Amino acid sequence: MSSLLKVDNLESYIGLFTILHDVNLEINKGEAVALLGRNGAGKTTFLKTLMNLVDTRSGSIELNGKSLVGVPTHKIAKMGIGYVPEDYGVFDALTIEENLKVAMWKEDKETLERLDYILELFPDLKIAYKRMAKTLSGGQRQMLSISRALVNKNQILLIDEPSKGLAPVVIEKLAHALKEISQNTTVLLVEQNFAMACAVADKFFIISEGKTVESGNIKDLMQDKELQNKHLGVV
Ligand SMILES: Nc1ncnc2c1ncn2[C@@H]1O[C@H](COP(=O)(O)OP(=O)(O)OP(=O)(O)O)[C@@H](O)[C@H]1O
Repeated sequence: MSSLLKVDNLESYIGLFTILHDVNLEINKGEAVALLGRNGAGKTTFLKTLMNLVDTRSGSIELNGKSLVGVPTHKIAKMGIGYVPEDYGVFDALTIEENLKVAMWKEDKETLERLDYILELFPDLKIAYKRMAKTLSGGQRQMLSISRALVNKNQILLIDEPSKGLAPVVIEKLAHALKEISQNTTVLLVEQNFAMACAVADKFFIISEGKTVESGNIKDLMQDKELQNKHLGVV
C-alpha cells in the first residue's frame, strides 16, 4: 500500500491558542481510519487544519507527496479531499437534487454514475430527491452531507462525527453505508461513538491534548479496555 496522507510534527493554532501540538499520522490508499479521542482533544481542529481552515504553525501535511500547507482551501478540495463537516454543510433552501448538483465539479458520465451509486447506497435520498433539505431528518441530512463529498472523484473523505445526535438505528444504517463507501474510497472518520468507529475502520489514531498518542489496528483496541478507558472513556 502506498502512503496517501502523511502528517508530521503538525502544530496549528487559533488566535492566541495553540490547539495541535504534535500530530503525526500516515494513511495509506484504501484504508479506513478512525481518529479517536475525548471531547476537546483536537479532532475537529485536525480536520480543519488539513483543509487549511485552521492555520498551521509548523510541521508538514502531504497528500501524495504534495504539501498542503498554505494551499487555499478550495484548491485542497480540488486536489481530492472531500470534507464532511460536523454541522452537515448542506443548503437548507435547496432540494436534495440541487444540493448534489451544486456540489458536483462536473456533470460527466463518471459523476452521474457516482450519483446513481449514491442513490442506491442511500435509498432515503432517492425517495426524497425533490424535497428541500430543511425538511429532512438528522440522519437524512447526514447522508446528504456525505453524498455531497462522495459525488466527486476524491482521493480521501474526511468525515467529522457523522453519528452525532442520531438515533441508534440510524447510526447503524450509516455505519453500514460508510463501511460500503470505504471499500472504494480512503476514509478518515472522526468519531466519539466507539461502536461506530469499530464498525467502519480498520486502523485508528488517538489524539489527546493536541497530540497523537496511540495508533494501531482497531481490532487490537477493541480488546484493550485499559487503553479505551485511558483515552476514550469507553466502559
Ligand atoms: N475557535 C476557537 N478558539 C479557541 N479555542 C478553540 C476554538 N475552537 C476549538 N478550540 C479549542 O480547541 C480544542 C480542540 O477542539 P476540537 O473541537 O478540535 O476538539 P474535538 O476533539 O473535535 O472535540 P469535540 O468532539 O468535542 O468536537 C478545545 O480545547 C477547544 O476548546
